[in-house]
Parts: sequence; C-alpha cells; structure tokens
Amino acid sequence: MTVTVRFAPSPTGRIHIGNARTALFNWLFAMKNKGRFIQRFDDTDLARSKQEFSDAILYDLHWLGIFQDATEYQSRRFEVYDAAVEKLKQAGLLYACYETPEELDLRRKVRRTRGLPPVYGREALTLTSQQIAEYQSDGRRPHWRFLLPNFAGDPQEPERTEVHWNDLARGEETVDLASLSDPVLVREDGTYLYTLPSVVDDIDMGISHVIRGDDHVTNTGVQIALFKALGAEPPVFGHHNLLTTTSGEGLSKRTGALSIESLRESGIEPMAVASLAVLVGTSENVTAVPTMNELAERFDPAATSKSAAKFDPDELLVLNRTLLHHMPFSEAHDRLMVLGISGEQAEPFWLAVRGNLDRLADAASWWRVLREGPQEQPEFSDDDRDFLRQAFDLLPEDPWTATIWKDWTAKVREATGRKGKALFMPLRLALTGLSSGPELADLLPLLGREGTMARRP
Ligand SMILES: Nc1ncnc2c1ncn2[C@@H]1O[C@H](COP(=O)(O)OP(=O)(O)OP(=O)(O)O)[C@@H](O)[C@H]1O
Repeated sequence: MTVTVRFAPSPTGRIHIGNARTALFNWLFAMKNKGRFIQRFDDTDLARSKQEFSDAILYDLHWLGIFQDATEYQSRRFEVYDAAVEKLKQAGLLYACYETPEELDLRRKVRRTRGLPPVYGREALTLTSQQIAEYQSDGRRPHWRFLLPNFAGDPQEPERTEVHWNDLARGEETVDLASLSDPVLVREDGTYLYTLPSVVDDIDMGISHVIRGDDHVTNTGVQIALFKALGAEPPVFGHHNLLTTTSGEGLSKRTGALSIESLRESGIEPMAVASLAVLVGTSENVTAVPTMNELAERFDPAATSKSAAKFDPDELLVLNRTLLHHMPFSEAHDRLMVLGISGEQAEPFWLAVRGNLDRLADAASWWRVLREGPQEQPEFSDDDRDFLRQAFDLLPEDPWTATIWKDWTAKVREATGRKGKALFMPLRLALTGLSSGPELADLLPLLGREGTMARRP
C-alpha cells in the first residue's frame, strides 16, 4: 500500500504554528514511509476562503521545507460531492429535515428535562408526505442528515453503537455514536459542511493515513461510519495534541497569533520552527534539528502527549542560535549574497561570525563593521588610548600567518605589561566598536594589516 497523507486547512488566513505541526507530522510521516503528500484546501466556504490565502499557505509550507506532490481545491470538486450525496440518498442514509434552529433548541431542552441525551431524535424520519408538502409550501428547504448506523458495521452486534480505531498517536480510541446526533452533511442552501467533502476526498485521493489535531477525535467516529456507508475502508487515523500560546489560549488563523509568516519575518530559521513545532509536547527532548531528514528520524507520532502543549516563541531563539552556530557556509551562501555579503571573504567571515548570531540577518551588521569600521566611535580613557597607540605600533608587518592574533597580543603583553581584560577589551573596542562579538583571532585576518591600522585611535 502506498502511504498517502494530506494537509487540509481552510484558506481563511495565514497558517499558525499549530497548523504547521499538523502539516509537518504529515510530511515527516510521508518522508519516513516514502509516501505522497497531498495539499488539499478545504475551501467549500466560498465566502471566507480566498485564493490569496491558499497561495500564502503554500508559500509558508515551502519555506518550512514541505513540498506537495499534488494540490487540490475542494471548491472545484462539487460534482463529486453531489454524486456521493445521491448515493447516500439512494441507500436511505441521508434524510431531509425541516426543523428550524429554534425548534431544535426546544426539542433538546425537552429531552434534557426527560433525562434523555440532547441528541437529535430522528423525528424527520417519521414525517408524512403531507407534512413535508406543508413545509415546502411554507418555503422551508430541507437540510440533510446522515443516518448514523446503530451498529459499527458488524451485523453480529446490532446493539453496538461504538466505533473503535487504533490511533497512531493516541492508541485505542472509542466514540459512541449513540451520544451523537445524526450529523447534518448538507445545509438548507445546499452548501456542504466539512464532513462529507473530507471523507469523499479521502476516498477519492486514496488517503491511507489521516493525521491531524485532536480537535477532530469526535468527528472520527462519524467519519468512519461515513467511509463505510460509501463502501470504502476507513484510513488509519492519528490525532496529535494541539498547541496553544504560552498563556494557554487556542490558536486560530483569524487572529494571526503565532503565524508562520510572523515567525519568518522575525528572522527565525525554518528548521528552528519545524524542530519546536514537532518535538514540543512529546516525550522527545526539544533540540535544534538541522535537516528534515534528521527530524524524520526523531519523529514518532506515538510519542505525543495527550494534553495540549504550550508553544513558547522564546525557545525558538535558542534553537535558532544553535542552528546558525553550526550552519555550513554552503547553506548560508545565497542568503548572505542577498545581504550583500559575497566575494573571497564571505566564507571566512561567515565562519568567524556565525557563532555570535541570533539571526542570520545580523551578519550584515558585522559585515559593515568589517568593511566600514566601528559604527560608533568608542570613548577611551587617556590611559587606554596610550595603550592602544603603543599596541597598534607593534602590529606585525605583512605577510601575516594564521597565528597573527596570538603573535601580536604576545608582543603587546610583553611591551605593556597588560593582560586579560585590560589588554583585550580596548583592542576589541578599537577594532569593532563593541564590547562583545566574534573571536578577534578570526576577525583580524579578515581586516588585514591595512584595515587593522585604519582603526588605530
Ligand atoms: N492549535 C493547533 N495545534 C495543532 N494543530 C492544529 C491547531 N489548530 C488546528 N490544527 C490542525 O490544523 C489543521 C487545519 O485546520 P484548520 O484549517 O481547521 O485550522 P484552524 O486554525 O483550526 O482553523 P480556523 O481557520 O478556524 O482558525 C487541522 O488538522 C487541525 O487539527
């Protein structure tokens, strides 16, 4: 069996870190199993869905390192859903209901006072043709409910209303269909709710594994019943825990909180985002994983905890630094070019500064320091200025060797008697204008003798 997974967001805003967790779980699962990844846009709500959001979601996924084998739009597939509706009607599994929301509300209240579960009592199944004609002449249009089976496909156990599945992330799961109303699949105005298009597409697109957030656990019972009603074998399901903000609030595309776009714009590396989005809320340690292949090796859907996990963007900065500190020049090359960092010095420069970066773009300010000198002239005491002049006069002549920094500072130490911070700090300030930064032993060869002498106070 070919493993085929899908990520199916509604294109109603930019995706957030929780959506990214779902997309990554699917992508890593496909990677591990040499499977296919289908990007499917749940855009049946034509009023709220926008093409610009679908495009932006693809952009965000590509930035993260997720590449789809196919892209599908539910809004282009209405005939397929209409055909499934016909099939269900023919089988007597989709029935017309005429109740208004107020009438349904009243019935629920009555059921509650009688101690019955507040589910739909299937009253529409017993409507006479005269009652239906009356509703229709009143201008009422039906909505359509799916008749849930009162046994989970097993004629030997007609009393059983429970649906069981072995969840990839949560293990054995059970939903009791008796606790649910027959779900509405088609609204009065003929539009579809989420359930039917999703199941029809999963069948049509050969989805073997449905991996998504645990906000869908209850839906799964109904969906398994619908797969069976449409004559298909249900896929394997996996429901991972949701991510929340640090204060425990849920995420929504509509608020824009923790959007992938905002994380990218704040200069975070995609693999820092992916590492935290996948490993947080699991029994794995959260570390910066440099490549998707390595993350796929660490990924285990069964390692997720059952409760929601807090996503702390401050943790991203730590992971970001670790990734940058080890990032090879070949990986940084193109982005450094965009920052104007190129030429022979680009590689030694990168190796010198990467250990000091919070964000890759910060390399530009170090490049400026190197090219133009300190951006702010430091104030020196008379003592330090005398010391610096003496030190710069001791700068060895060309050609320099790899040990130039060691050689120079040894001479300075000997001549001035200064050592430790008293020796290094004025030199660092004179060379860079800053009190901390990359190893001066690495910067000095990049400055060259001329560049270094130009910084003599
Ligand atoms: N906070 C979250 N943490 C993890 N996964 C989530 C989270 N929110 C949504 N998902 C998952 O993202 C996928 C896409 O869902 P959907 O498009 O409905 O996103 P949403 O953010 O919940 O929706 P909305 O547009 O209503 O804000 C689903 O599989 C869902 O389970």
